[in-house]
Amino acid sequence: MQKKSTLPLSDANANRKKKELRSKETLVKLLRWHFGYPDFRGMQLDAIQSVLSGKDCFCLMPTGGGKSMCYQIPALAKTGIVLVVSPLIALMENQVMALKEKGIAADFLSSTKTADAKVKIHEDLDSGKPSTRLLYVTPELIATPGFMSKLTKIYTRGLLTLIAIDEAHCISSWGHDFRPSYRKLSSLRSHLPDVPILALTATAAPKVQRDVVESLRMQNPLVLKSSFNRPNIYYEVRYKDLLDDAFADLSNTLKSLGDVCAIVYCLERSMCDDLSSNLSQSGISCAAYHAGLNNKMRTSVLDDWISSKIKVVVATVAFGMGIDRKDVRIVCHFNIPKSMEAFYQESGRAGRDQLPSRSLLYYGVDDCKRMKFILSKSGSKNSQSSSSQEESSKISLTAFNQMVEYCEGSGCRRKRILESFGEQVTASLCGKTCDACRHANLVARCLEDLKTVSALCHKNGSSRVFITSSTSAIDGEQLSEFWNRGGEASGSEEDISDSEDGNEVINNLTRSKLQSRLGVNEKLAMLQRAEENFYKNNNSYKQSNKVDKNAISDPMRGASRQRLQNALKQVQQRLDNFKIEVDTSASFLEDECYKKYGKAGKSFYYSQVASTVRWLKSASSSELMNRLRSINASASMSVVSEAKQSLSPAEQPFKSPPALDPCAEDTSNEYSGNARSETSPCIVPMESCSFNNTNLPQIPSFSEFVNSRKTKGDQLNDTKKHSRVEKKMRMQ
Ligand SMILES: Nc1ncnc2c1ncn2[C@@H]1O[C@H](COP(=O)(O)OP(=O)(O)OP(=O)(O)O)[C@@H](O)[C@H]1O
Ligand SMILES: [Mg+2]
Repeated sequence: MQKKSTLPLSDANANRKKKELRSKETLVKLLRWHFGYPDFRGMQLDAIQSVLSGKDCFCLMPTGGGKSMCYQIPALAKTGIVLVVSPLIALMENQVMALKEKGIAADFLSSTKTADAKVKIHEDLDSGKPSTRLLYVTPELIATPGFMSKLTKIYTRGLLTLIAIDEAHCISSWGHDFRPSYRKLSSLRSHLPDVPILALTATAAPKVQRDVVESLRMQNPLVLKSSFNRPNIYYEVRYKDLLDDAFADLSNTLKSLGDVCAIVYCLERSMCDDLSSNLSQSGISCAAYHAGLNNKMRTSVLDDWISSKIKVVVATVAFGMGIDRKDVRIVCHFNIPKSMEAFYQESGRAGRDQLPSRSLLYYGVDDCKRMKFILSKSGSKNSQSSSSQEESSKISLTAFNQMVEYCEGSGCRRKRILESFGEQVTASLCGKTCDACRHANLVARCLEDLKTVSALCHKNGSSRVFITSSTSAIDGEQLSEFWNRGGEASGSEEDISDSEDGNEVINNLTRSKLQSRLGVNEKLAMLQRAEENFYKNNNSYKQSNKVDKNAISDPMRGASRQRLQNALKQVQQRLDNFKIEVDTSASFLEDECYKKYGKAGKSFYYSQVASTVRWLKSASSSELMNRLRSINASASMSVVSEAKQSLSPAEQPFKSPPALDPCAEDTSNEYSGNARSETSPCIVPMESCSFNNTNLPQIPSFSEFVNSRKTKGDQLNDTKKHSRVEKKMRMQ
């Protein structure tokens, strides 16, 4: 690291100097000198000038908008120290490392620092002229009397230039990343009255904004709000229920993009592990990241990803705030996020370098039901029941419905995102940079198909949610059961190393004192930490639970049979003269799915059932005959086809259309009943598109098809083995 000298500033008289410090010219010079950027972005300059003039500032900028610069430049423009409060140690470490590389004297204080390193920092702070320009700290440290008295000393010596509260929405329980420890920051104003406060967030909810300003006791702050539009991100939704194999689709999409940096978000840890193993097996360099991994493992995954050793991280939302990799080209959500805010933050991790990037969400009807269930339960009545808990549940569900609308509604996706943040825009703003604008007819057809699927599920009552636990329960199994279908708080106790939050939430939980104001995020965080605590103390339970949560129960199988029966009834209607023993055939097909994927877990099993239902929608009578032919002759089943088939099964292979191509224009007339057009994609090469044989549902009559599936099955078994071994290793 080479230390860069501070850019020499004019030394005219004091007043002129103060003005000059804030002049655009001087500040741009600093930006260029230290960071090499030609000019400020958006409202950066306004925020910087505001705090340099001593005025509080609330700065709302989208993810990747450049909020950090708003306190980094003031640290360079004025002598003294800028104190930065940050919620995560990883976030502090990243920023400090990046600043040090630029020769800027920055440091952080946290429990991860050695005693020696801490002593050195304190010595510098106590010295007559501290060299530290930016000091990053956790909110917990601020709350300790020792550190507050140190800050007060620095302040009385006139050396505290600015207090920047990064990710300021963490202070509000209405926000999606509430941290109880942030509440303690309200004492800053009383101890350090004249130091300007800069609150930075990308969370747009007005309630959160008010909460932040009030909690920090900001005085008449300059409120800066930037547009939330991320023009370089292409938004797309794919419908799991209309895809033959969502896993294959994801894998193909990632492969088609080449060796790019990506994030895949999942709801559950087990799904992260399974998906990551699968993607690795298909040659994608990736790793799982979630709060179930220990600190060391998470750090190592993060480091590997930051340093490009691995390209794809398959993560829960624990892979969260402050991930500053600029060149993430695609963020995939394999499960629907719990709110538009969460989605915006997560998808916003793509394209922070402003280059074209993608957000791809896989939407499944069952995922949606599951999330609704979780959110309704998390605010449900318990022994401490109160109307505000019901209200909290309602708020969560309302927030989630925006997300459902994003997936199930028609019209521009970008417009929906922006409108959910209160920005009124015309669809032309999008410029065909979402699937709904670029492939309007195709998306409309998908939505029509989705309605049919949803209606079927509804009619059959085939909800796949089997959670009975309530959030008030402290029984490990129930917590875990809930947790494994719930969201995760961003980060864990270990991330917030010297945090008291962990203890606080666990105590709250065990005392069953869920405060009425707590939102679903906090409750989820409580559950996460309580679960982790439970795991720490009970490894054998963990193992048995791992088995349970992947098990496919009889009711699940019954629901699948019901779904298949319905699909078969539709086949009967579609193929006029086709007679089929619906119950037996449904049982046969369900059994096939179970045999094939039963041991791999619910996700794979469901995917196979969905795939079979899709296949039934377009299968010809001869194809059906072939598939069902192997039902034992003794079974009371008859398949009689009177329909004339112009092609033999071998001549009429099933087609699963290729991945939707964001570049291609709409070709709705080529739509063939599935989610994707068959136009030649420009991003997704043909060889990796999902009509490749390897992605097709199992149809035993086609020998080539059988062979390809067999290969795939073998691969899957290997993957499962691999995944199991990995999990076992982690548990040991
Ligand atoms: N004026 C600028 N010109 C070009 N790039 C910039 C400018 N300001 C900041 N950046 C870069 O933009 C990227 C995102 O900045 P930063 O991490 O501060 O965003 P953020 O708003 O804090 O996002 P998040 O909400 O995700 O934390 C960084 O790599 C930063 O160096
Ligand atoms: Mg930031």
